[in-house]
Amino acid sequence: MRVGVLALQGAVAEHIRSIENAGAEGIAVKHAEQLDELDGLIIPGGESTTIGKLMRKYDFLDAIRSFSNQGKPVFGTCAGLIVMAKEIENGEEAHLGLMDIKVSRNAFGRQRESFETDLDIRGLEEPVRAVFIRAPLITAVGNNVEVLSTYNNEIVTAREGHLLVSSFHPELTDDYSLHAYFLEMIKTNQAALK
Ligand SMILES: NC(=O)CC[C@H](N)C(=O)O
Repeated sequence: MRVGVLALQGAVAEHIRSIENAGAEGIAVKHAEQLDELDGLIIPGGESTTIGKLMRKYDFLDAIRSFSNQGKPVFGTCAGLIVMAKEIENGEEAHLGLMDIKVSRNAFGRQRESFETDLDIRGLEEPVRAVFIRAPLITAVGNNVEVLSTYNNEIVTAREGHLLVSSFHPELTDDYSLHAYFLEMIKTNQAALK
């Protein structure tokens, strides 16, 4: 199984390490043509405005939309979540607009700019160590979106079919369970496509 990590800006090497520890091949994706060789794609955290600009510049927008339209799994973490959302609060224009969620950027405020916690995630047996850094929140979800975890009653992990998002950074710890969950989504997807 080959999983790409969009390598325009942000936490790329850390995601590749987590994918490999979860048991698949991790590939840094710098050109849209590389998507053809992948079974799944991770869009990392970083700065969503920057990632959005670079996706436009390097022709990733339509390429990633078509990757997703083929039913191939996409996982966005933190800024990656923001660029996958159909709606961004404060009137910012959506980037990929893949997932039926509304997000609020930097939603934890200055006092809680970054923190760690253990989160229960639906579908995972053990709580996951979650690192939040200037994290976004999901403030509304469409009918087909399943909420997988909340923190203080706010949505921080969600799934819509082959799309997965987390507000936090699962790649900054030695806990690979959310990456393993994503690999399972890819396997299920491959079985369904056969
Ligand atoms: N850790 C992150 O990815 C932060 C996201 C960043 N605050 C943004 O709005 O894009």
